[in-house]
Parts: sequence; structure tokens; C-alpha cells
Amino acid sequence: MDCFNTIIQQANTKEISLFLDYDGTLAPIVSNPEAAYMSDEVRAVLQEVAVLFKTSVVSGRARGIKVSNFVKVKEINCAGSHGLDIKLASTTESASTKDHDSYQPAKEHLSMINKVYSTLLLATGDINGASVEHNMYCVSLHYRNVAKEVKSLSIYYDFF
Ligand SMILES: O=P(O)(O)OC[C@H]1O[C@H](O[C@H]2O[C@H](CO)[C@@H](O)[C@H](O)[C@H]2O)[C@H](O)[C@@H](O)[C@@H]1O
Repeated sequence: MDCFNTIIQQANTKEISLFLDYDGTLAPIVSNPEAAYMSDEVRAVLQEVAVLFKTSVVSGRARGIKVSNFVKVKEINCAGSHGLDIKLASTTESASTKDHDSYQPAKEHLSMINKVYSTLLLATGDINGASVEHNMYCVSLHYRNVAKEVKSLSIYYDFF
């Protein structure tokens, strides 16, 4: 905040766009990824901000089922799968999708991504606390809840 005035001066004649991360930024980090909810207070601020600036949430999560559902602010652009699945606010919740408002460059690799997901599920199935999250165009392997002693075992070293 020390630089706030400088930022305002510099931004005065420019169009400002905001790009926000979800986990650990708009929602707190929690041990269960399915329960990383954004508070109503943050949602209210986002709604105000979205009126003033073009605002986007960029997340590693799947866009439709996770990012949009967790954020629930229709004026906001959502990018899921670390940017591999983008929909602009006007079409985020609309059934009619215009080509230029939507960007899914990894669509052709879906079967490979599904294979990575099943392989990781199989390979980590017996590791207590490990979980695999399918994020549509990418996959997350979660190890936050795996015991320290297990994480450091050499057979799992490449995973964690
Ligand atoms: O780009 P982000 O929106 O920050 O997404 C990055 C990853 O976030 C989620 O995992 C992280 O947050 C979880 C909930 O707090 C936490 O349990 C996990 O340990 C963190 O890594 C999300 O589940 C991942 O799919 C995203 O890649």
C-alpha cells in the first residue's frame, strides 16, 4: 500500500484490468480442496470491483464446475486449468457460446489428460492422505495431507 498513490497516478489515463488468483488469495488455504469456499464478504468486494474494472479470476482449478461455482459473480471472467479454459463474463453462464469469448486450446489433448489422471489415481491410491483432482485441462496431485515420513520415502520422492 506504500505505492498506492504512485499506482493511482500511473493508472490515471489507462484502462485497468484485474487478474486474481483463487486459492490462497480469494479463498483461504484449507486441507480439503473441495471446501475452499470464498466468503460472502470477499464476494461482495469482487462484485463492487467488477463494476469498476475488467476483472478475471485465473485458477488451476476446472473453470465451470469449480471456479465459476465457487466465485459466483457473473460479471467476472473466469480462467480455469491455469488459463487453458477461458470464458468471458458475458458467456460464462450462457448456453450460447460465441467463439471469440471462449478459449480451450488443450481440448485436443483431453484423452491424454484423462490418462494422466487415471495413472496418478492408480499410482497414489495406497498413499494415505494423497488425492488427485481432475481440473479438466490439467490435473492436481495433492500431498498436503500425506504424513511427512511418507513424503520423504524415496519410492514416493518423485511424486511429492
Ligand atoms: O491457481 P489457484 O486458484 O491458486 O489454484 C492452485 C491450486 O489450488 C488448489 O489447491 C490448493 O488449495 C487447496 C485448498 O485450500 C489446498 O488443499 C491445496 O493443498 C493447495 O495446493 C486446487 O485444489 C488445485 O487444483 C489448484 O491447482
